[in-house]
Amino acid sequence: MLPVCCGEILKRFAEAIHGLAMDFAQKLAEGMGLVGYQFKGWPSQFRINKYSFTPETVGTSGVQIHTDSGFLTILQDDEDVGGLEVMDKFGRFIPVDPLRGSFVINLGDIAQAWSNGRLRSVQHRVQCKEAKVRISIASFLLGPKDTAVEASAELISSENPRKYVPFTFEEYRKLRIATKLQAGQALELLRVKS
Ligand SMILES: O=C(O)CCC(=O)C(=O)O
Ligand SMILES: [Fe+2]
Repeated sequence: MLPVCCGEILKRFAEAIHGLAMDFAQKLAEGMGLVGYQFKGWPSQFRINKYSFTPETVGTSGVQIHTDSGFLTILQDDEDVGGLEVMDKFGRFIPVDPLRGSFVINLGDIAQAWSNGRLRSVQHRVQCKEAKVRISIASFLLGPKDTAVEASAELISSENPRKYVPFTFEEYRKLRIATKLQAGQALELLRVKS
């Protein structure tokens, strides 16, 4: 149980990060020409990750390769202990070294479906580099609560037809769990068949 003051600080931090995520999402939508698009009611999930790395775990994965299932993630990474790696388009892992005073923002599978594939979710993992405790704080902007995720009409054309069938975040979450496909492959199961 956290002392009351820490709980209050975390609550305020989580609320502020959720606000930042909503703002970021709004700007993404505007940047893609979606006038008046609203992310109202989209929830965030807040998680603190603690990795108790030991000499024996050096060289192994703290978190296996995955994509985040939601729309976007704002990550306050450990400022001293590295380990986060993202995959580039050639399939190579690129380390994201700690940078004090900065957040890492990455897109998840919902962003890919919502944008009809114009935005891409990023595969990433956490490697154990040294025998230290590593802490990261992740805030996941998930997806619409009750309505389906589907690309807006502005993003669909004859050259760029709808790529994914509409689905709810909850359906997608369950699909990822049922199929154990954690690195974006579950989205392929929701592709519109041509
Ligand atoms: O701990 C990190 O740096 C990343 C954690 C992560 O990828 C996640 O929680 O989804
Ligand atoms: Fe992640």
